Amino acid sequence: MPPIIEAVRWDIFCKVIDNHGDAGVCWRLAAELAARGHAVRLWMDDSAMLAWMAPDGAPGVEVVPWCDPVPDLAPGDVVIEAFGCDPPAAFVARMAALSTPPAWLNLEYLSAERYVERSHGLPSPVMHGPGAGLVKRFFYPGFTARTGGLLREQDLAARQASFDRSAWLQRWGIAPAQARVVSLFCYEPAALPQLLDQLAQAAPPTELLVTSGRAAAAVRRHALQGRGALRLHFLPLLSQREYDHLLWSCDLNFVRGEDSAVRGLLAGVPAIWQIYPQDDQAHHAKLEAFLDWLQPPNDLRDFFRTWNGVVDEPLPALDIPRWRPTARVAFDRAQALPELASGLVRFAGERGRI
Ligand SMILES: Cc1cn([C@H]2C[C@H](O)[C@@H](COP(=O)(O)OP(=O)(O)O[C@H]3O[C@@H](C)[C@H](O)[C@@H](O)[C@H]3O)O2)c(=O)[nH]c1=O
Repeated sequence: MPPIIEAVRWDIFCKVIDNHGDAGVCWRLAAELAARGHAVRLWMDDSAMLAWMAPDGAPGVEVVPWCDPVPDLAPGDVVIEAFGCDPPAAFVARMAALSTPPAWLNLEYLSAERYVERSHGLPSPVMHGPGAGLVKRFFYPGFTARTGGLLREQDLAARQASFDRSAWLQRWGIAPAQARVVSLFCYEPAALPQLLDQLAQAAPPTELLVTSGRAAAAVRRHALQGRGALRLHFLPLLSQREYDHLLWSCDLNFVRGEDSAVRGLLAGVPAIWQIYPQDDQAHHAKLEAFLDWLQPPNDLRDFFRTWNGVVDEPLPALDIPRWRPTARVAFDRAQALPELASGLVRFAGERGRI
């Protein structure tokens, strides 16, 4: 008999390091667990981003300030720390003091590398400090059935089916029939000037929807306005839901980091992922592992490598029609992967109090 799950209380800890991904992943997870009927406290050291990312909040999610002293709240049934952010010692002490401590999971970064299958689910006994005696377990998102899979809302297909692309694009003054529509969410790729040149010179015309922040600043350093076949649209910060609408409206999406990369896959159109660059070049191996999973044609593979600075070769020409089948297959495979929020519920149930 599967365990009967009722009124599960989750504490998710989120430390905002940089960019939007920490808040983005944690909010999406919190909202997904709440959509399954769970009560979620999302502890954040900086929740300012939620004002634009999730302006309507979500029923069942309570945002709690992660401050010092830690609010006097008893731990729930499951504690998730995102990306090894170390919940506050006082809270961990409260966990350890319970006769049945909560299940404690560390939600890790997304990667298609092989170590993910090996590490998914491994225990890490806490030897010292206020949590001594507790056991933390690693939970890895990933791209195979033996990982935690990807976050995928239950109503995603219905939302996509009822989405009115033309109406959405019209709001930005874009008539899609006359142009290809591309979104840009990136850091500062060295190949960006090449991309802008290519789009300015090549037919058909391109409507480039540039997201707010680092991508917009990078574009503005090279082009203050469109030229040739390129028209630029600088977007405001969108809510996560509206960001999805952007991805669903485009013929090609440039995505980055972690959460938008998954959203790009789930949009079902070609997406170029700029992986969060790391000083030790760890993102190179991450990219190659993802490309092995994606199985793109050679020019698309080369595009990814140049865009991520892995090679210093010219950017191949965009060939969106030829890249579509790869995106469709990836979409189907992503749909078939384990769904992360449901997997977390099962995983915590098998090992913890629920
Ligand atoms: C552009 C845009 C993004 N978003 C959301 C989508 C995502 O949830 C979030 C962006 O997060 P990501 O795609 O992960 O990219 P990011 O680069 O912002 O975040 C990164 O942060 C680093 C600290 C991590 O190490 C990286 O792995 C990654 O998570 O912002 C909006 O809601 N509105 C917008 O207008």
